[in-house]
Amino acid sequence: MDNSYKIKVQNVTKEYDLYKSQAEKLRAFFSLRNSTVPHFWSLMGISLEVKSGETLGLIGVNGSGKSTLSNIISGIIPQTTGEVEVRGDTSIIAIGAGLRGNLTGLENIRLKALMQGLTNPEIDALMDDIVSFADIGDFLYQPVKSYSSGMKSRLGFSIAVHVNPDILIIDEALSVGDDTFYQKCVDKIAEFKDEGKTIVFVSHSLKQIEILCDRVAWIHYGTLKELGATKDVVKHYREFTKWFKGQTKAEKKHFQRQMKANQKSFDIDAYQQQVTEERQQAEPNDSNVAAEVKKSFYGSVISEKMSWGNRILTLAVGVLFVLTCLVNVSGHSLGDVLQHPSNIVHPETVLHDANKTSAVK
Ligand SMILES: Nc1ncnc2c1ncn2[C@@H]1O[C@H](COP(=O)(O)OP(=O)(O)OP(=O)(O)O)[C@@H](O)[C@H]1O
Repeated sequence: MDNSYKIKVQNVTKEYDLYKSQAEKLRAFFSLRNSTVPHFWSLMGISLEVKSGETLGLIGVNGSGKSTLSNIISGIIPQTTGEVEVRGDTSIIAIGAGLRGNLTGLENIRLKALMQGLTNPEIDALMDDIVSFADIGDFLYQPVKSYSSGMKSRLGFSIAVHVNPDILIIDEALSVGDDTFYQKCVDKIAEFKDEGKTIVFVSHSLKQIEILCDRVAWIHYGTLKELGATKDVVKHYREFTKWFKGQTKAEKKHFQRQMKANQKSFDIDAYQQQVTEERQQAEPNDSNVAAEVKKSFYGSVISEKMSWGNRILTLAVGVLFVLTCLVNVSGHSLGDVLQHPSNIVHPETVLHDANKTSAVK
């Protein structure tokens, strides 16, 4: 087994259906025809590895797919295609990630730590450290929904770094804290690095990226534009942002529209074909390449879309449920409801019929 990496992401894509309303989503679910709802590919085939003990930075303009990728790595959302291998426990720190708004800070600490596999005595032993690092005073006893984003970030950061994960995923959590807290976080991250832990660090602050990251991945409108040494990738990214800022307003809009249009028209089958052909060229003697690529695309993916079999089953269960409710409410037998459904709507007819029957008797 190759032990050099902690995280491996291969040919990962993420597709979203852009429904305009819940009703449209429901219509598409039961529609026999192919849905005409537009699709958007937030990620269009990302492959990268994060080595053990490495800090990898993720940079890119707003909406480029950094959070989507870090959420897929953390297991918060599933990928549409591709393989994700994570060796070890991950702890994600995003502003408020995984915090329950109706629970207090204290309750959230216990819940998140339990979810991370800690026992109650272990949590009791850690509680003072978590509380003192978060430093949010009496807000600890208030529901998290009343917190500012800075407070959520403090609490989330404190929990995540104290539950001792192998892999830490930090998504923009440092951008909202004040200077003192920011420095405390940077020191804690440095401590993690010294302990040889693996970190994925998402940030718009190139300064933070330069200080903390060994390598950087530049995510550009759903694609991996560049992966390499921090100073090289940051330099190229700065050149891009400088070029972009130099464009007129209309040119900027045109560029962004073009990029988004590419993400809407992305063809997953063509991408799979391209990966297959590349592999076939690299390994001409392997006759199994097409099947292997297919497996690597769809083998480890839990489909978010229901198969037709499941849809029919769901519909049948739904109909049965409604019938059962009607039987209960109307007082008729199931056989009667099935034979004379109108009896439920016009109960007097049944009453009338029943009276007639007893009169004859
Ligand atoms: N649930 C969703 N439904 C539809 N589109 C989504 C959804 N979540 C994210 N997206 C789209 O996917 C793209 C990538 O979003 P993501 O949040 O990963 O970008 P980002 O690089 O983290 O952005 P930022 O720097 O602003 O945080 C965006 O265009 C976003 O609008």
